[in-house]
Amino acid sequence: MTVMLLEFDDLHYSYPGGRGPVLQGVSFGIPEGKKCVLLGRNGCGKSTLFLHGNGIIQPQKGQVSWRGVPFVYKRQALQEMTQRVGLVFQDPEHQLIASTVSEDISYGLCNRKLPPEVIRAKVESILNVFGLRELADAPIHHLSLGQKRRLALAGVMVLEPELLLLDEPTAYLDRYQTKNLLRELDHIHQSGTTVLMATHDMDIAFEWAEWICVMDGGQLVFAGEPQEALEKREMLESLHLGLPLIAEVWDALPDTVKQGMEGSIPTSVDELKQRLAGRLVSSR
Ligand SMILES: Nc1ncnc2c1ncn2[C@@H]1O[C@H](COP(=O)(O)OP(=O)(O)OP(=O)(O)O)[C@@H](O)[C@H]1O
Repeated sequence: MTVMLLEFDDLHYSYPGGRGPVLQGVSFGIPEGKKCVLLGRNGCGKSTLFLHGNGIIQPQKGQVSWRGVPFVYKRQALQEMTQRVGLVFQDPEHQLIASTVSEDISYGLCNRKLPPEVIRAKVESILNVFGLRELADAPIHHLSLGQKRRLALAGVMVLEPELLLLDEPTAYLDRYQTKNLLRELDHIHQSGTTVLMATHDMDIAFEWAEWICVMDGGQLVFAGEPQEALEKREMLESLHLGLPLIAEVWDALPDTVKQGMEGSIPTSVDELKQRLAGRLVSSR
């Protein structure tokens, strides 16, 4: 049975002084152990939802639950939630607060009042995991955007959250850095952390995700497997999300090639390659 780690139930939220409701009854659960992606056009409320995910924002109506237990908006309980749910902001400048790389990583651990030797060991280990060893003493303002993103992620992962919420982590990264980041996210996932990433990059979404959620107008409009999402291409197009390149490549293949390849549209290049290879073998 699928366990939902974090559940949003009929959330409503308007920013004070804002231009109207942002979340308008959004409900969905994040399945434990899955690599999840949240899609939705600009301004549909993804970041606002994430801020509800560890209690930074309290909904004006509706409920957020962790493993079936509703959030309690009191200091101690919220501190526990920020430990369980790691949130990496879209802009690393909003996240990095100390003056050097090591200090920034140790910040959350110091807040937990862990013994200094434990903090030192955890910082050392995470510096190595995220390839930041060489930059340990570097001032944060000397880092590139990609390095800042990596540091923001390291600062959250050192706290060992059970769920990681990432707000457009690949925006402005080059292809090489994007690949590295996705590899890091795979390692994080393999080590037992559930991940939900908001992205506008449909190729990354369909290559990487095992579970896709789509928001529009402050509500959830779809949740399901990538294959199922691709079958709803009218919905993706009507929301101006577009299609991943793999779907367009599939469309462009002649029917004579598609015939004999079992199943519907592949969601990744690797899957397409395997199917093509299978077809070649069976046609010999
Ligand atoms: N602090 C704020 N005060 C007032 N309005 C805000 C605030 N933050 C966001 N909004 C508004 O709330 C709406 C939803 O914003 P949000 O950042 O949650 O959307 P998003 O789906 O993450 O967008 P994007 O894909 O562009 O990052 C937008 O109309 C935005 O202008």
